Amino acid sequence: MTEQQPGTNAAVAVLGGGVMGEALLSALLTGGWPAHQVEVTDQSPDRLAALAERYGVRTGDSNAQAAQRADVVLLAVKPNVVPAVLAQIAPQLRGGTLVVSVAAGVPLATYEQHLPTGTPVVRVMPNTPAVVGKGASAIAPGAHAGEGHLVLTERILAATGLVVRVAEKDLDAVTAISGSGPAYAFYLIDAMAEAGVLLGLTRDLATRLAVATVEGAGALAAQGEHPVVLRERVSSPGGTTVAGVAALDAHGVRAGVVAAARAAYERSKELGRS
Ligand SMILES: NC(=O)C1=CN([C@@H]2O[C@H](COP(=O)(O)OP(=O)(O)OC[C@H]3O[C@@H](n4cnc5c(N)ncnc54)[C@H](OP(=O)(O)O)[C@@H]3O)[C@@H](O)[C@H]2O)C=CC1
Ligand SMILES: O=C(O)[C@@H]1CCC=N1
Repeated sequence: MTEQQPGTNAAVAVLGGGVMGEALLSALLTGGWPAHQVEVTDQSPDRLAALAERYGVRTGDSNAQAAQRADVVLLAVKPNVVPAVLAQIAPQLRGGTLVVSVAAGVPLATYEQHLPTGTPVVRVMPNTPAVVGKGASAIAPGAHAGEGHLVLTERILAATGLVVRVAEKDLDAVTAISGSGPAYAFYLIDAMAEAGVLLGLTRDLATRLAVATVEGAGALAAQGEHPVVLRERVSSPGGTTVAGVAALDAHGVRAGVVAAARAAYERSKELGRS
């Protein structure tokens, strides 16, 4: 399969049925991929049983066997497990099998060194809102991945949300912003809810208000207006919002967000070196 055309239903093996493996598996099925064309592996029998019951897909503990049957191998194991899994699957791949990996940091060169010469590889950096179709993923092609492989990867991710193409050099920054970013947003939601409780609201009400506010702000920002303009529209002169935003600045929250992204970026680079 050198240039698989969109519209064909390739056999997909998801190796690693954890948080991201399940998110991608779920999105595949939501997007209409036939369950009989999807297989998932994991090392935990309990995990495999749960995934089989939930999604009706074939499960197993042999990465090698799953890879041998697949047109697309989707790696969703932790970065430090990637080399061992590549060693298991390399001898099994049929010519032209597309290898897609979501592992943070691990460079395309690592896959291309471990896999048979000419293997098409695509790196993906997805995020967890993929499970509700509101994810953001960036994809980057390896040396042997052509337009057809990128299109096939986009089809696999179609139900996850936004998918953009980037050069590999940008993936560490993408990881720091959209890959890890949902955690920053959940951190903000939790902090807002906690503040509401501090100010006398029930936890349930404070949490519902915080979630709806962040969701609404995201939806509004998605219409394309600059975030600064949107913030100014909330900020009546001499009112509550400017007082609140001034306190965010005084507490270094903007600098904290930048520092968080930089730390995640550096960690992504570090994962690529280990
Ligand atoms: N979570 C996220 O938001 C994102 C994660 N990613 C990437 O996705 C990958 C997976 O992360 P995540 O889903 O969070 O991690 P998880 O630990 O939830 O999932 C990894 C799964 O792989 C299993 N596993 C371990 N070794 C093997 C093996 N040899 N063969 C098959 N399965 C194995 C693990 O089992 P066990 O638990 O028993 O070890 C676990 O179930 C990582 O590379 C990460 O960088 C990328 C973007 C976002
Ligand atoms: O925390 C991690 O390493 C993974 C990659 C991006 C989000 N989760």
